[in-house]
Amino acid sequence: MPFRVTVIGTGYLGATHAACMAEIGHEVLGVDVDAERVAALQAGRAPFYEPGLEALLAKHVADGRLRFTTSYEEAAAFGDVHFSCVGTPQVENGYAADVRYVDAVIEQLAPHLKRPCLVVGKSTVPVGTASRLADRLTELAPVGELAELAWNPEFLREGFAIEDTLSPDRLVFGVRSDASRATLEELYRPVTDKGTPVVVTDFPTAELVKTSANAFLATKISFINAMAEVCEAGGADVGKLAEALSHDERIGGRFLRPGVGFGGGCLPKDIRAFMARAGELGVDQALTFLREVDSINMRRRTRTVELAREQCDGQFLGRRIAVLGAAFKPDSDDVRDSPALNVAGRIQLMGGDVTVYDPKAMDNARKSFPTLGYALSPEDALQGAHLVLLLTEWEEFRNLNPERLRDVVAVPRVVDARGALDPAQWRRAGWTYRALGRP
Ligand SMILES: NC(=O)c1ccc[n+]([C@@H]2O[C@H](COP(=O)([O-])OP(=O)(O)OC[C@H]3O[C@@H](n4cnc5c(N)ncnc54)[C@H](O)[C@@H]3O)[C@@H](O)[C@H]2O)c1
Ligand SMILES: O=c1ccn([C@@H]2O[C@H](COP(=O)(O)OP(=O)(O)O[C@H]3O[C@H](CO)[C@@H](O)[C@H](O)[C@H]3O)[C@@H](O)[C@H]2O)c(=O)[nH]1
Repeated sequence: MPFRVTVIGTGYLGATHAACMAEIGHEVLGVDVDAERVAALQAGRAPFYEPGLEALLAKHVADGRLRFTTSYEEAAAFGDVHFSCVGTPQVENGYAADVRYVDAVIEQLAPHLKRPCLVVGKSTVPVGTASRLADRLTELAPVGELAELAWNPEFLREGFAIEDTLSPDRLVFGVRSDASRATLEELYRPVTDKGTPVVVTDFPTAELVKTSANAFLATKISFINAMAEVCEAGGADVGKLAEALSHDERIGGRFLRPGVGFGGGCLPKDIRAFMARAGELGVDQALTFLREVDSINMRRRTRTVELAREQCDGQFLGRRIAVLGAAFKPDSDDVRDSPALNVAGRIQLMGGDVTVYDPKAMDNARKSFPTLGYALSPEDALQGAHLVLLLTEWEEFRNLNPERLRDVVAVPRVVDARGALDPAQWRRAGWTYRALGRP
């Protein structure tokens, strides 16, 4: 049975969720406080780059299953189920999550709720948030307890957001009643019919599944990057080491790619918020290892800058550096806490003449780092460069032709901070090739 669904907050998570809810048959109203974003979405345009998203948005705006608004009153009148997908960034002066936007959703929506409905939190929040929001919802909604809350964290990866939403590894339903559980089961039926497992649990466990999943993923990346540090000191090859580890099924090869480390709008801020919350709960010792995970990750950025400087004969002044990649990962235009831009910015501060190229993230990069140089193509960025630095492993960069590019640069030297290029191919073409953690 199709539901009338609202999706509040139409960023990376919400815009995808709204389009996918329409795709599985529901009638969807997306809600955002950003009127420009709402207008773009209503015209079928994605406000950011995500493979396949724009086509899905356009399809369901055109068939009338998907609309957008800035009005909470309209949302409350429309929805049987309201998904809350607003941001939970890191606070400005600390590690904790800023939950003001998830609070604002309840404050703005609840007073308009005049009929029974389910409000479903999807944002990543500190454990204990859902209970607090549930109390506030009952207090503010004219229908009182007939407006229920559930917590249904989201595990999508940018670049694979649609696939991850329509065919997730699992669904987690944090609920307080059989009725909420039944609503979520019915709503997600087209997804679970394809075999997706569902874990039904309480609010705090649902919240913690999300933060612990991201903590585990960050730990796995920092583990291999710690091995890269040791490999560098011991003359070993972290690429081969990771390959060999990955054949052990207990370890597995996913999230074991060494390089400049993790960034983005999720892993860095989520492990910090997790530590902050553990501190508030008096169990900070349980998560002190995440401090090390964070430090290893940040040290990779520093090591990349050092390796680049070594390759520039010890100084950046008077050197042109071509930076390939600005997004925090390929197939995304997201530059939030991007290792690529962090490294590029640091090299510029140390005197380097830096030119950046990214296939999709140029606009966002320019907004965050307006003083860096930007090029219109990889060849353009490489003109007269003393060093090429690969920081985001876009397919376009893997396919570059080192033979042809040799004549474009001033000195054929490349630092591959994602281990994405074929060293033999680049060396054969006359380049000095260096990668993190590899001889
Ligand atoms: N980005 C991801 O891949 C991803 C994946 C899983 C979970 N999450 C979690 O989902 C949440 C959202 O992340 P995001 O990356 O989509 O954030 P985002 O910053 O891209 O989007 C947030 C959106 O909410 C809107 N908004 C802010 N206040 C609002 C309000 N009061 N009412 C309506 N709209 C409002 C903003 O205008 C913006 O469009 C976070 O908790 C994040 O940790 C993100
Ligand atoms: O082996 C690896 C895998 C990833 N990364 C880096 O880690 C970061 C995060 O990558 P990824 O996790 O693929 O992207 P996100 O879109 O940030 O997704 C994470 O964060 C989301 C928001 O919480 C969760 O929903 C996802 O499950 C979780 O993977 C990026 O900078 C990657 O370059 C590595 O360095 N090595």
